Amino acid sequence: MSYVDNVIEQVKAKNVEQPEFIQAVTEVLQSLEPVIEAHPEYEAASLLERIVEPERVIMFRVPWVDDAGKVQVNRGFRVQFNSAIGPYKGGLRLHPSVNLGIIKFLGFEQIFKNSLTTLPMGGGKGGCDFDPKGKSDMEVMRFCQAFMTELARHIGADTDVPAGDIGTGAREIGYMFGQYKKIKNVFEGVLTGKGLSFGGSLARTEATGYGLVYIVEEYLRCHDDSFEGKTVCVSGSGNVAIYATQKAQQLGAKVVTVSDSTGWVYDPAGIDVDLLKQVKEVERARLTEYAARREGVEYHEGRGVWVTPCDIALPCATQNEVLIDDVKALVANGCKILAEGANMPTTLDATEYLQEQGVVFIPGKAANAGGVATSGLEMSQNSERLSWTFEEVDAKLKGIMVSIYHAIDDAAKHYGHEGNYVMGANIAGFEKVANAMMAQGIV
Ligand SMILES: NC(=O)C1=CN([C@@H]2O[C@H](COP(=O)(O)OP(=O)(O)OC[C@H]3O[C@@H](n4cnc5c(N)ncnc54)[C@H](O)[C@@H]3O)[C@@H](O)[C@H]2O)C=CC1
Ligand SMILES: O=C(O)CCC(=O)C(=O)O
Repeated sequence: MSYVDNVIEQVKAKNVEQPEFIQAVTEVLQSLEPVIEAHPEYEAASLLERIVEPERVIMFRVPWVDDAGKVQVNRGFRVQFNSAIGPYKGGLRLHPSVNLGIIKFLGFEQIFKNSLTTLPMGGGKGGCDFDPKGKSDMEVMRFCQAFMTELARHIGADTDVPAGDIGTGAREIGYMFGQYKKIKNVFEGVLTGKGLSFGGSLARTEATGYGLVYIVEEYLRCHDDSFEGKTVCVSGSGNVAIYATQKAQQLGAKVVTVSDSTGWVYDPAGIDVDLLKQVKEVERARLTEYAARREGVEYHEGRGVWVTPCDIALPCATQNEVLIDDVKALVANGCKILAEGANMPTTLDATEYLQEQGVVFIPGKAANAGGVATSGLEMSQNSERLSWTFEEVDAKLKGIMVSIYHAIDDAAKHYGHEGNYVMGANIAGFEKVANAMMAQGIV
């Protein structure tokens, strides 16, 4: 058995109840085979055994009081996965499905994603099984304060800098920042995605979705093509989906679908981004509201976005939302590119099928890195106590996405797998972290 397969088996045995973590580790480690073969010193230093084990896992009780005066108890997590190249960095997910395995998969992916951005950020992720849906503003505030009361002792601007993810947007970050400041009596860039009046960066809200479109745009540009006239399917209707839709349409594409956890819409005229923002960002309502207010829109219950014919698919909702039957439908309908806005939205068998069929597949750790990259830019602005203009941040974001595309393309070519961006992203992300870990000794 190869060194890589041996480590994968160990991970499976030690983490039996964490299928998403096993899935993420399997995908990354399998694609590192050629690098591991070229560097026997990695095996001698048990580098892979170390990289799959978080440096620290924090799991904690989050008690808070709901509007009826009842005490609620949730389970909070912060996984500080790897600090070889910088302070832990990664979002906080608030969703009832959150468990240790999901946070570990996200934290593991974050290590390589953050490395790809070229900025000095280690990998971490956190969250809680709290469901913000249907909660009043005061309930959300009390929950965020309770969550931060414990988290505050583990994070800091030079230690670990959390941010948003599913269920954690500007409102939640604001409440958490307020509580951190109250407890620590220090005003510092301990979170990113902050409001603009207290250290947030312009363009952070748009960054993940815009970055996703910028990396696809660069692929298209290098192949004498563009977004102009393309039909795009997007899933999700949250932060990533909204701004991917906006940028793709600014570049001349038509985005015909978005979805949420209960259904999806087909809008043949192209998604009305202002209406989508009103429904999702302002009213926090269902997509049925979008469909009810616009002519010619079809609303469908359940999942089903991927049966819609498109040139480009951008899954932007959640993990394992693109299954084998979905990619068969996408390929049959002529889809040529799938780029992941969400983290690990495509299952392993669906990814393999797309690659076999010659569909360009850009994995999340490259394609959605624009969010954390812009968080890195927010940290830089906080450190120098300055704010850059929207144009400045957006230009830097675009430059980073272009450089990520070329890094993953070059790495895939270098190891003889041209066009395999899963391999390219994993290898390019891994190399810098591996070098740093080797240089820092057995820690
Ligand atoms: N916000 C960010 O900066 C970044 C987010 N991501 C990833 O992008 C994805 C979306 O995150 P955000 O847009 O920030 O979250 P969000 O909370 O703003 O939106 C999430 C969207 O996904 C949908 N969704 C959630 N669970 C679902 C399910 N089980 N089935 C169908 N739809 C579901 C929600 O209805 C919502 O439309 C996640 O995978 C997240 O980890 C990745 C990089 C950065
Ligand atoms: O901006 C950040 O630090 C978090 C981004 C994130 O959670 C992600 O890339 O999945």
